Amino acid sequence: MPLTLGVIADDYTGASDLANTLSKEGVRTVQTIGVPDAALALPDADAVVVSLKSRSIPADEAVAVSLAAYEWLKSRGASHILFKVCSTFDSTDAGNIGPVTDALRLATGAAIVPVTPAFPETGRTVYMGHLFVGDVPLNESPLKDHPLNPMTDSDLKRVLARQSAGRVGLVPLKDVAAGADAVSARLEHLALDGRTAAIVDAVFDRDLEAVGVAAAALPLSTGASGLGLGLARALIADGRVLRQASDGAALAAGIGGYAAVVAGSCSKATLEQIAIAEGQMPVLRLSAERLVTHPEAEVAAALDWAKARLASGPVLIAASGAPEQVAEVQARFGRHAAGVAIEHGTAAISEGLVAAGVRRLVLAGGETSGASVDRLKIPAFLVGPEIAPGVPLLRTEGQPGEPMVLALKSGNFGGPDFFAKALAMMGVAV
Ligand SMILES: Nc1ncnc2c1ncn2[C@@H]1O[C@H](COP(=O)(O)OP(=O)(O)O)[C@@H](O)[C@H]1O
Ligand SMILES: O=C(O)[C@@H](O)C(=O)COP(=O)(O)O
Repeated sequence: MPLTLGVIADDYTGASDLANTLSKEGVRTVQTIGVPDAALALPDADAVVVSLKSRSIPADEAVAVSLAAYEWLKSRGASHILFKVCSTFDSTDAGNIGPVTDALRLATGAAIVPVTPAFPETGRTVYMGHLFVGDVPLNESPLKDHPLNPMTDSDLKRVLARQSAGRVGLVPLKDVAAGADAVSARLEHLALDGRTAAIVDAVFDRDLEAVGVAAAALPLSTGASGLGLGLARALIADGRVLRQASDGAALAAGIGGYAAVVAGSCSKATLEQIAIAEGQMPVLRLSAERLVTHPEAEVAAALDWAKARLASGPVLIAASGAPEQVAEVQARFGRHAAGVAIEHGTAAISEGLVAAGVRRLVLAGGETSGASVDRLKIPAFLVGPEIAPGVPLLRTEGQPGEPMVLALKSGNFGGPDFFAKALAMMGVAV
């Protein structure tokens, strides 16, 4: 059966967030890691979310891999493509949201692309083109201290224009509140005026329903889980997708083995979750400096520490540091080099944990998850029940050997007790 919705996600946690939203709305969804190779047999699905690790790589590489994902999705019959970006619009002036949206626009033949990272359930709203995170503008939120892409401007029209070849317009809330026809009319007007992308305001889910109807009539849109919700509801309402209840509850059944958490996110939410976990399970804080200078020794020491404890219950291993610690490491080794070296270290730890018998694994951080999932050579996931908004339980699919259950937590997502909750849903008591 041909696909209806094809999603190209710029990181793995973001992909699982979007897959969670689609599946909750009743869209049969599979998440693949990278562009699937021809041999991978996938279950029937109405939506495939291709997870890329393209958020923080050079823009030309992000464009190339996104176009490859597009070609694959098109060959499977996808009638709408959603480019999934972060609800906090994580990017820099060099990209990659603008360059990838531009390239997909040309490939799909779209005149204009609606763009909105709104995700009201997690407090991301867009008004007059400005992104709010909770009750503050993006540039006053913890995202101003992000290790890889500090967000210092809440005006997404400006942010996107700086990284796009085309001109950027706005679909204001008054049009969105007037409904899908008004959104479509505004997009058409902006396209005639030479705009190639438009930031779309949205504050409530009902706004995203209107945006979803307008977007579903176009070949391409760019956004986060809120837009996923709008598209899912629109595709079900117009009969392109038959709503199906997911049987996710059975997803983790029968998967035993040791359990662990590996964290590389330095977000405020993750730092708080690690602090809470210290009262619930053994926690090892890695030295970020040693992960850069002596990676093999730091990884080996962490694995020795974990192996001595895994039989007694879950363990948590974290590279994560507070903003001043991150700044110190970056000043010494460079932002990119430090990030990549630390991701390699946490990925090697994930690999060592699985080799030691871990089958239930929680990963915290988008880049961190990407590096670990790649190292574990997982080709695809089935999407299970929601642990917290934006974070589902996942079961590996298409991998030889025993399946595993994972959670890929976006740095910003989850309540303070997230790790214990995720482990409990995997059948692990803390
Ligand atoms: N102590 C640290 N100092 C500097 N960088 C770090 C530290 N710990 C982790 N990192 C890096 O910070 C980045 C966090 O990004 P990511 O994993 O995407 O988290 P998030 O989901 O919060 O954005 C990764 O590149 C990771 O390797
Ligand atoms: O849209 C979101 O906020 C998330 O789905 C997302 O993209 C997560 O990115 P990280 O915070 O880098 O995990």
